[in-house]
Amino acid sequence: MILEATAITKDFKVKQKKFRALDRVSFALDEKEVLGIVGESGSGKSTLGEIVGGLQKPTSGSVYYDGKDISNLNGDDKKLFRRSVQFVFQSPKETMNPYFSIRTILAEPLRINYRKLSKTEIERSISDMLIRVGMDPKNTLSYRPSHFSGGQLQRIAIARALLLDPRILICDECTSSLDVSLQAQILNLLVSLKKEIGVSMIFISHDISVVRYISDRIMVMKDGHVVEIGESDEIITSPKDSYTKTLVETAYR
Ligand SMILES: Nc1ncnc2c1ncn2[C@@H]1O[C@H](COP(=O)(O)OP(=O)(O)OP(=O)(O)O)[C@@H](O)[C@H]1O
Repeated sequence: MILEATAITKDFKVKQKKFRALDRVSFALDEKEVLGIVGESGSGKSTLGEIVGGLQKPTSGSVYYDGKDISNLNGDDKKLFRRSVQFVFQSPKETMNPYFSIRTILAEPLRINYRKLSKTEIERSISDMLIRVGMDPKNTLSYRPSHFSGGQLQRIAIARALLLDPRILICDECTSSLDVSLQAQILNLLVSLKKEIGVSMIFISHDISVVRYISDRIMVMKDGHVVEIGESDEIITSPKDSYTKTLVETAYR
């Protein structure tokens, strides 16, 4: 087990009132496993992803990375955790500085995290990674984000995340803004990278058919609760909860 979340609760204050976005959510992620998290908008998927990835703090509950509570990590352990868990979000453009070239955007995290790397080594790493995600470095590195389509930018965002050699990749609706054929291309890319690199993934989407395509197990969420969790095929072919049944029927009707 690489990551474990135990009884994660998250409260937000909305108009002076407490709103519970997550209510005692627990799950574990195995090494090299892809766990899909599915549920309708507002069910708490993104909040959960950000909490287990250390971007938000839970109101109560704990997240363990390699058996260590992430809220107690300091110094080098904290840095290593931050590097080991990378995110790919829905809108890659929003996570890239529009004035920077892709070369700078990709080199920056490497420079910060691996101070000893030379310019040449960085250039080689980012070029190799671009090739891996299906982009031609020569036609990519000198351009700014606005030069690229959504699908191309998502490939670049995946390259940026993988350059840091993460053990966990959290993909939050990372194919949702793409049309169906591009969505399939990015999913196929993630599937092949998963086999090649063996990274664990948390794959968040509102679309259970997309989640099924990539996930070993699926966790279904509703109103901040876990409704059901199990092997992907089992969740799809014999869902136990009525909400899961509705999700499956709607997706495969
Ligand atoms: N910073 C915040 N302040 C107040 N409420 C929030 C905040 N962040 C999230 N919420 C609320 O928590 C609930 C869960 O949000 P979250 O974004 O995690 O859901 P989601 O399942 O990822 O949905 P979506 O796919 O629409 O993002 C929602 O009702 C949302 O409005």
